[in-house]
Amino acid sequence: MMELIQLKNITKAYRRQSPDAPALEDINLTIHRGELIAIMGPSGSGKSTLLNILGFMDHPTEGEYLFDAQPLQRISSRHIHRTRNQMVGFVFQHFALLKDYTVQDNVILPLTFRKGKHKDRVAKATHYLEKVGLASHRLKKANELSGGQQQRVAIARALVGEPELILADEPTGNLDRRTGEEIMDLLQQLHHEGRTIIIVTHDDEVAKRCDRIIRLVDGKVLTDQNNYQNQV
Ligand SMILES: Nc1ncnc2c1ncn2[C@@H]1O[C@H](COP(=O)(O)OP(=O)(O)OP(=O)(O)O)[C@@H](O)[C@H]1O
Repeated sequence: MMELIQLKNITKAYRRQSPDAPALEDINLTIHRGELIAIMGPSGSGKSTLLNILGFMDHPTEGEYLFDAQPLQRISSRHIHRTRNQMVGFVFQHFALLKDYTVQDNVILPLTFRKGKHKDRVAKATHYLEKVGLASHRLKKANELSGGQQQRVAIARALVGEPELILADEPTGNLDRRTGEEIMDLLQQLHHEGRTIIIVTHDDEVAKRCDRIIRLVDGKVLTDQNNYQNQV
């Protein structure tokens, strides 16, 4: 499998954090294209910090991050927003939609910083809304949808820029079990289509459906296991 990401000796210490107990300590990970990965661990173990670093939202204090074999340090901060916008799609626990915007306008949002005609953006948004089963809702306002539907809109928004990587922070955390399972069905389907997806979760049921489970404790990788159960 092709490597998408390499983390080499990544350490992250926040300001005012004791250097003896950083949020992440000497993390070494390789993430391949097409993997579906769960990141688990107790509260405070560094999951969000790791996700933020993977999504170029935060910089490590030490170590090297290679994305597509390119050291991230080489991307100047002027270009980091554009790079993030093109490379990474985010899905959050609280959906993070603009409530007064239509479903379609929420999905188009990541494309507004790119070249292209409005008509083409609408076509792309429609395509991804069809993928998540919400094309018929595209002119409704985001807050007129149920939680599960809103999360599907958020997934369409994460997909619309056709990023290399989807990062999801507790994507089912705010949903009832059945709706959460539907969101996992969708993420698994996207995985089968070849996308690279990393999910931070507390939920064993979510993790069971991933191919690989990385467990963090105190900012370190405790275990990093293939989930053979899930590989049929
Ligand atoms: N902005 C910050 N400034 C200082 N310390 C921080 C900051 N963000 C996180 N930390 C600390 O870094 C450590 C890791 O936090 P992180 O949020 O990554 O953990 P987590 O595993 O995502 O936790 P949770 O499951 O509760 O979301 C914790 O000790 C936390 O207190």
